[in-house]
Amino acid sequence: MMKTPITVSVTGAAGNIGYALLFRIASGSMFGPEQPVNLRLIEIEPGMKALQGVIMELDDCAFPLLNDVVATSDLEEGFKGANWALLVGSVPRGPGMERGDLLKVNGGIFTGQGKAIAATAADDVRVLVVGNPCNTNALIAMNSAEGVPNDRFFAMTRLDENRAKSQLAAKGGVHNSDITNMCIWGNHSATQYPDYTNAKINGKPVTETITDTEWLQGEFISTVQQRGAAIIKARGASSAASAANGVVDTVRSLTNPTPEGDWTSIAVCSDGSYGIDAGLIASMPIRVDAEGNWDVVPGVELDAFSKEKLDATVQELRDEKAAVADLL
Ligand SMILES: NC(=O)c1ccc[n+]([C@@H]2O[C@H](COP(=O)([O-])OP(=O)(O)OC[C@H]3O[C@@H](n4cnc5c(N)ncnc54)[C@H](O)[C@@H]3O)[C@@H](O)[C@H]2O)c1
Ligand SMILES: O=C(O)C[C@H](O)C(=O)O
Repeated sequence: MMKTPITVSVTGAAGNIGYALLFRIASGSMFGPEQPVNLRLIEIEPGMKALQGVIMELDDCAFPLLNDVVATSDLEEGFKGANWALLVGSVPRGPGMERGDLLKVNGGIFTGQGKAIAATAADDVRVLVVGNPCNTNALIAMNSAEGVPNDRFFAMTRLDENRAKSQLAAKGGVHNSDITNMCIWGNHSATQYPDYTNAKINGKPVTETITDTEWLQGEFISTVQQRGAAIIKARGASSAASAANGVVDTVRSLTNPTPEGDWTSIAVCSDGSYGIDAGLIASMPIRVDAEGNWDVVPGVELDAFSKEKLDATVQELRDEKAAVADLL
């Protein structure tokens, strides 16, 4: 008998990330090869024509796992019965902008979406915010979604984690899959802290393979922090395929047990761990147990360098929160 389909709502479905993401959800990359999915695709009116084209292409793939597709501009219709709400729709930054510059443009989108999720999504809904600045947009959505527990809201820093692994692998002459325990702390922004001090290469401290501390504390961190801007400069548009891949990886990590001893980076609602103000949406090391419950990994040691970096990114999250106080 067919498994009950999982319902996934995706906002900004006709955008660049949407175009790279929907086909991976429908093909089984996100929930596995035996899990059917319903897609509820949300776009603003001007995006509806392009969305119809994307749906024609979804049809033309004849995906065995794709059970139903709905396209709508109505938020309550779009989030109806959603087990997962992937909030991608929003304006990307252009060259020379910081992601925080988008707060005024995008912040308001997330109040209405939070309310609609609370009104019509499934009881077990989980919400992953991708639209930038994603941490603070997630904060806005969470505060607008009355009745939905705070631990269901996430913002995406997995792309940063993957970028950091790729940089370390290249420098260390090892494969990406040899890198574990890579944590991105704080904000998905230029202040994020990719923590090389706790990351491992083949189970040993990174510093045993990469002895160039100046590179680790300098170029490595700034390359990861600035990678989004570098892609915008090179491509003329913000990352889309790698961002969609980050969404797939994040949902897979939240729905499968974390390999023993490892962790993944996800921005979650802080409970005060590591001195991060409770209630901020901040990235930290997360693990998921066999029942699908997530936790902040306790006891990760932060040296003076790491603490200073963490303080800076948390301060930026406080500032962003203050800037959207009227939406909270
Ligand atoms: N967290 C991350 O790692 C990460 C990575 C890459 C991009 N992003 C962000 O993701 C967002 C989307 O990027 P993109 O490249 O797909 O942009 P895009 O401009 O190609 O697509 C955005 C889509 O969202 C739609 N949209 C706008 N407002 C909407 C609303 N209120 N409801 C529903 N849909 C709406 C637009 O019509 C458009 O189709 C941007 O904010 C970008 O900065 C985040
Ligand atoms: O950098 C951007 O604005 C897009 C995205 O957040 C990224 O990290 O690639």
